[in-house]
Amino acid sequence: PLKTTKKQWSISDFDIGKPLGKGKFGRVYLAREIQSKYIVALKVVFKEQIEKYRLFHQLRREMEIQTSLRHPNVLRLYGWFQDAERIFLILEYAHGGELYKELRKWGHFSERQAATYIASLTQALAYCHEKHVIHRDIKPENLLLDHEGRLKIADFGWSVQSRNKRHTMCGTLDYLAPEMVENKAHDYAVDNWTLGVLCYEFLYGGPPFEAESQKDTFKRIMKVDLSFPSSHEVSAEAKDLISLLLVKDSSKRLSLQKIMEHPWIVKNADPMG
Ligand SMILES: COc1ccc(C(=O)Nc2ccccc2)cc1NC(=O)CCSc1ncnc(N)c1Br
Repeated sequence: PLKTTKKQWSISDFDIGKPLGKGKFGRVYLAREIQSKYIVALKVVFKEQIEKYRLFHQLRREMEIQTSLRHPNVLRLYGWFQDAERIFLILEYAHGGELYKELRKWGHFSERQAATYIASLTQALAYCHEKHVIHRDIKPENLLLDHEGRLKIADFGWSVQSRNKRHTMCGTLDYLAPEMVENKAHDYAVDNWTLGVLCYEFLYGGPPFEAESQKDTFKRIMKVDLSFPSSHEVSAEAKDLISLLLVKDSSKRLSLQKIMEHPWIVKNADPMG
């Protein structure tokens, strides 16, 4: 991949291509590094955008953390550079695009495909947690696919280095754990809850606590109002795993290690991710 030990990058090192999407705080473009012809995704973040949110120090710390993250299911941040008004993130380009577009296309995933994605996510999160990074905003929009259809966690727009508990609200409610919705202190276990939400969404096509209004979604999350529509043929093991993750008491959620050992994952996940 991109030689990241290079001197200071600048925008003149890249040919900018089509827009790939709008991440948080900025636009993302397909780009090619001119010397190596290497294809990357270039994210442009406007400084006045993050100054407003006083995120500059967080962004710098993020960059240190993320340039050190190396995992097959975590989108690489090769490096970054800035000019007077913008910060540029040099990201791995995920050729398969956004996972949620696949989900919308198929309606829902097969149990093998869903289990493979959940296993990849679990391994990526275990790796991030080991590096004291909680993503906290894992939803289908932040999951990308590489050219082989392998899952990549991206857009760490809100990830934080967790040394202590955090109190920041972020993202749509659908994916938030009760302790986050209640704006209580939370820790790594929020990601375990989110894995349960995603597993449900991969198999049923929509998140478990969807409701007409945010208020109703809030109520359903707080009550853990979980039901499995009989309209979908979903195995008992899959429902068992989801029920072990969507647990209100964060200390009682299935650990990442136990997820990897769950019968539904062992039986259905493709070990090659
Ligand atoms: C490691 O990935 C990131 C790491 C950090 C940040 C970030 O914004 N940090 C940040 C920005 C401002 C303030 C504080 C943190 C963002 C990403 N990633 C992204 O934004 C994903 C861009 S979309 C895309 N990317 C590749 N291939 C595709 N096909 C697509 Br579509």
